[in-house]
Amino acid sequence: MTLYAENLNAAYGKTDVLNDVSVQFEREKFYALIGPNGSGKSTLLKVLAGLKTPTGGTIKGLSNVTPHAQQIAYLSQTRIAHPLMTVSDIVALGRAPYRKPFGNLTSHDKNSIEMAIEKTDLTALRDKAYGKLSGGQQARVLLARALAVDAPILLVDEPAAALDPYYQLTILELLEQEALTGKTVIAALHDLALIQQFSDEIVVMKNGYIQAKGQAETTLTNEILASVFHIKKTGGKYRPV
Ligand SMILES: Nc1ncnc2c1ncn2[C@@H]1O[C@H](COP(=O)(O)OP(=O)(O)OP(=O)(O)O)[C@@H](O)[C@H]1O
Repeated sequence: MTLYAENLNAAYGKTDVLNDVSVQFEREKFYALIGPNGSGKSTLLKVLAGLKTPTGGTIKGLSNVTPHAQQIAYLSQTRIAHPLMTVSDIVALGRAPYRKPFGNLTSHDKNSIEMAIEKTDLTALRDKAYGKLSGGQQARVLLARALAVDAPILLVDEPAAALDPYYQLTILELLEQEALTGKTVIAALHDLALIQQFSDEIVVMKNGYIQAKGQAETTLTNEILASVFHIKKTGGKYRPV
């Protein structure tokens, strides 16, 4: 599913944080959304997910007949869930957009839940209480909840934060795979090496604007790195400027 943002604006109180953001995200692609802290990545994801109302602009590409929550899955940067719920019960919450009030899980729901648990390597932890997991394990549970939605658009806010190197690679490989199956995957990320290794395209944000969009060769140039992040790459190493 191609998602179009046209002239999106958003604010917190009187402070504008998204400024005329126009950007297109295509299916079967894994987009890395990058930018300094506070540049508007999470806000853009929240607006695209329908969790924050824009002050202007439009989002196009979604179906009018399918519920919004079935079309877009969203992983928040804040990893909050009930500490007494088990891993599998939290992952099952991903099926909420499909369930009738007091309805039981269907075999399709159960299948999506199992797939999400398997993909995030949580089988051994499935009956554990969320509050008893490590930060990295909790991050995987909430990603599994988003995967269980089985939505054509997956928006994930710092999915690799708090993960050890093995799981960083596993999760980014998984997101890459989700895109290959036809999904539109947009992930706010910070690790430039991982971004170059896994993403199809990079969207660079600065002060609520889209500064650049394209492949690493055109978006991670020293000119853009210096103006957006105040860093540059010399001799194969990133350094502050
Ligand atoms: N709930 C809020 N209330 C008020 N201001 C907010 C709120 N959330 C974010 N902001 C402000 O909006 C701006 C954009 O924040 P946002 O979280 O979108 O940035 P980000 O690029 O995701 O940053 P980070 O890399 O630190 O996660 C920042 O200046 C931030 O202080």
